[in-house]
Parts: sequence; C-alpha cells; structure tokens
Amino acid sequence: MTPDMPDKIWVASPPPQEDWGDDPDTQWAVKGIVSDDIDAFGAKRYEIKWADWHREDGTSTTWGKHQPDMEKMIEEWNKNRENNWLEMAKESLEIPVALEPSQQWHDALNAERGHGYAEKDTEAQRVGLRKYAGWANIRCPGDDGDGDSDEPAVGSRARLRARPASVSALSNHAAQSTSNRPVPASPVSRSVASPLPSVGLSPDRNKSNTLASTGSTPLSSRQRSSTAKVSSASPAVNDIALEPMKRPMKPLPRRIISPLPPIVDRRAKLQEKWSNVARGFGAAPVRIVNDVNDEDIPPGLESFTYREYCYVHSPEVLVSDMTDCVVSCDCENGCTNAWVCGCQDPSEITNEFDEREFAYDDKGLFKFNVPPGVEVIECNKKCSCYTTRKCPNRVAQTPREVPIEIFRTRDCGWGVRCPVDLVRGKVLGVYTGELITRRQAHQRSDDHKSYIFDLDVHEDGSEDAKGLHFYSVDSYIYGNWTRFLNHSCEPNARVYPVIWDTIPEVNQPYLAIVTTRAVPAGTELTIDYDPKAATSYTKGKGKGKDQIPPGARFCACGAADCRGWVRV
Ligand SMILES: C[S@@+](CC[C@H](N)C(=O)[O-])C[C@H]1O[C@@H](n2cnc3c(N)ncnc32)[C@H](O)[C@@H]1O
Repeated sequence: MTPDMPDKIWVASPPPQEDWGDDPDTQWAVKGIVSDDIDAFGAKRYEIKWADWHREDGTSTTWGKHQPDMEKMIEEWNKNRENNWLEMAKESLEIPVALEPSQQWHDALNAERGHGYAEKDTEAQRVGLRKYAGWANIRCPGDDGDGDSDEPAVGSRARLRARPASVSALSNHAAQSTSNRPVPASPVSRSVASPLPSVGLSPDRNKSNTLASTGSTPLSSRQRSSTAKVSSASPAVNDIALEPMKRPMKPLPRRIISPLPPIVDRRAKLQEKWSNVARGFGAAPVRIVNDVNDEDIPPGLESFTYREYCYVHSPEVLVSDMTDCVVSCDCENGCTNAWVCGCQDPSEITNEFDEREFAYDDKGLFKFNVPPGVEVIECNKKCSCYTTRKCPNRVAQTPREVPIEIFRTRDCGWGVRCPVDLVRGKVLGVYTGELITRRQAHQRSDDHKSYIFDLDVHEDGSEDAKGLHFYSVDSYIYGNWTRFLNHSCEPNARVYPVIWDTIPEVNQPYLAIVTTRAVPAGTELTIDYDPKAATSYTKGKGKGKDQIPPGARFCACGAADCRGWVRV
C-alpha cells in the first residue's frame, strides 16, 4: 500500500528496467506480435517480439499497449485473431465459456476472450439462435447469493408406430432405489470444497499465437519513450520500458501484482459457473436460492458438471451420424405449413382432419397435440432454415429464454422455479445428462437412480427394455437445472420427446420440459414422475407410512389430490 493510495489494497510495481543500450535514437526492429492479453486494469496489451533485441537469458518479448507505430501490425493481429475465433465459433457454438469461479475478474475477461465468446455470440446471432437478452442486468461474482430475485421480467408419411407408449417420468430403476435422500447436512458439517483450479488462458488461445507479422518494424527508443508516457498513466505489468536502459540489468520478479481476494461464497461461485455455461449457449442464467435453511448449495455435486444442452454419450452408446438418413425441408419462406415442410414427412402429429401439423404455434408454444408414442420432429441441420434458424419449428433446440432458480424446498430437497410468469405451453429446455444404455441404467447405483429418465417413447412393455437398443439419461454426473425438478401429483409441467438431426428409430430423443398451465413467477415447477401410474393410483392410498409399496417413497408434493406415494 502506498501513502497516496491508502484505500487500495494493491498497486502495480513500475515496469521492469530493461537494457536498450545507451543511444536513445537506436532503431529497434519489431518482429511481430505473439500474443495479447488484458492487464489488471482491463486494458488490452500486446506481447511484442523484437527482431534484434533480447535479454541476457535470450527472451526477446515485452508487453505494450497500442502505439501509433504498430497500428498496422496490431490491426493485422486483431483481424487474424478474430478470424480464428470465428472459425472456432463456427465449429461449435456449444462450447461453454468455461470461467472458473475462482478466477480473478481480469483473468475472466481473458478466458472469455480465449474462448472466443464474442465471436460465438456474433455467430449465434448470425445463425439466428434466440438469445437471452437480460444478461446486462445480472450481477457479477460476489453476488450476495441471498436469493433475492432482481431478475428483469422477460418478460412419404410414416404411420408405423401406433403403440400407446408414453414417456414415463423418472426411471422405474428408481423404484428399487433407497432414494429417500437424507435432509442434507448443513454447511457446518460439510467440508468446504477446496478452491477450483484457475483455468487461466484457454489452450485454444495458443492456436493463434503466431506472429502477426514476420516483417520487421523499426521502432526507436524515442518512439518507445512516447508510448511509455501513455502507459505510465495506467501502469501495467511489463509494459514496454520507457526509459533508456541502464546497465547492468537487474532481474525483476515477473509476478508483481498480488492476487485479488478470492470469491468466497460457494453458492455465488456455483451459480456463476452454471450461468456461464448457460450463457455460452445463449441461454438465460441459473440462480441458486435458499430461503429455508443454511444449506449453501445442493448436496452431492462434487463430481457434477453442468451441461445446458446436449447429451454426453457413454462409451457403451453407439454414436451414429444420422445425417444421411434425416429428411430435410426446403421451405423458402419459413416453415409455416407442416404439409409441405419436408422434414415433417415422418411426423405423426395431425389435427382433427388428419392433416399433418406442427407441434408449436406461431408464438413457439407447444400445442399439446402429440399423441403417446410419438415424438416431435423439429427442423434439422440439413433444412434450408438452418442458416437463419428463424424457424417456428425450432423450439426445444433453441436456448432457454427464461432465467431459472434452483431453490431449497421445505420437504423435497432442492427444486426448480422461474422468477418470471410463464404461459401454458412454454418450452423451457431439455433434460440433459449422460446418455446410457438401459442395461447401464439397471446397473447404476442408487444415488444415480433418482436422476435417471428412461427414453421409452417407443416402448410398449413387450420389448426387451433391458438391452442395448433402449436408452436412458442419467443426470447425476452431467446435467442441467432439469435434474432438480421434483415430482407433484398435480404438476404444472411435463416432458415430451423431441428430435432433430436424428431419426425416430434410433430411440434417442431429447425430453423437453413444457408448462402445462400458466405458472406465476416463483411457483415451483413440477412434473409427474409416474404419469402412467396416475390413473391406477387411488387418492391418498399411501398416506399411512405402512402403505407405501417397496421402492416408493412418501410423496411430499402437498397437492390436494396427492396420491400419497411416488416412485422415484
Ligand atoms: C430428480 S431428484 C429432484 C431433485 C431433488 N429434490 C434434489 O434435491 O436433488 C428426485 C428426488 O427428489 C426428491 N423428491 C422429488 N419429488 C418428491 C416428492 N413429491 N416427495 C418427496 N420427495 C421428492 C426425492 O428424494 C427424489 O429421489
């Protein structure tokens, strides 16, 4: 701390003294730029490689900010970098911006740059991915995590499958589970997780660490001095030395800024981490809220990785590229008529006149017109609308538009709610996790079984559902907010199967979550884990503890019409 800056907890040391010889008029040639960075003050700086200058240890780069002599070189460097990131963004928009919660703020900016976030963002907008617009209102790390919601309001046709199958909610495997999860321990009894390692710069960044220019740009020490005056106004680490060098050179420590205090709040860290993954896909943030007890985060997340979209394929699941089998559409003015939309050929969704129709209305709301045993077929990557993605038949595949709160309920562990009002038919996202075979699902431990969903849309009970050609999704290790959806006997949401970029016969649909009625902001979102059983249960049947069948548990949904117990 210096006397003139009493309120600052750290200050940058002056730039290191470098030896540039005695003649201030010597012209030093710049070989090129080798990397860039954001300094501790948020300013961009460049690592410059010198053609004919080096230190005694052979190193020959220095850090400096923008300077008139290097205008062209910097421009070229920045252009190359942008092209690189854009290429990466085109390769995959789904790579999350992986900011580690323990990262310092200026490091975070670097990581964002490293992951080409801005370019992914641009590319996502170019291809028309809907994108959450309220990020500007989201608080930064260090958020008190008190759960106060100050989010803005965001506001040849196949008829082969006549089977009455439905998507049963949580797997029957859970029936064998001892899934009465204990009330999680308070943070006092839990060991505080050790800080996550800081990511630093993305390895991808090195991909473009090539010289911006291999030509040599002469720069005199006088010119360097003028640059130095600019940078002295905002002292940055290792900036190009301003003064002519004095011999002998003194070795100076490279790390001369003490670290910022760590962000301590585990809940704030976790919601920041998950929200950044969501943000990387263009989806709205995820908040973690507890107004009930002092549990800081949901238990059992030690090896959990948040995935807003897409399955993680287990090695036992064959990943086959269905591109050649998928039928596509070439609608010229948008996909407005399911009869002429070619990718809808295999769809079995029809209206009362037996005319094929879309599953969504023109506002993107689910029409609840999908019969049991049938999945929604959305437009795919071969369809003509792929380049714009402005298509009313791309709903479940587009990023979540509404923020989500994972909150501590009184009786059912952690649950899910939305801080904005939701209308009926609003599609909120898809159940993600590890895509496993049904055989694997049967073998998974009880911890996992409460989080396994069977993809049983085409199963009618007569087929061997224990084999390798039927699948389940396990969200215990990988998953998103949907893994926290609790059961209710009077739910306000449900799942429906939906595919794109694959065919129904592969049996690997996504399960999309949709509201079944208007849901006021702050109301818990629930689904029925056992919809097939809904009709066979007798109201209140399991209310007495001794009446709960093996493998089921007392249902704490609190609904007036509660069935009493639920298989989880
Ligand atoms: C998919 S998880 C839902 C998220 C869970 N509440 C958590 O905190 O991780 C399913 C588990 O939630 C609990 N649960 C969900 N709905 C319930 C209900 N209606 N009654 C009692 N427990 C419920 C059970 O412990 C069940 O095994």
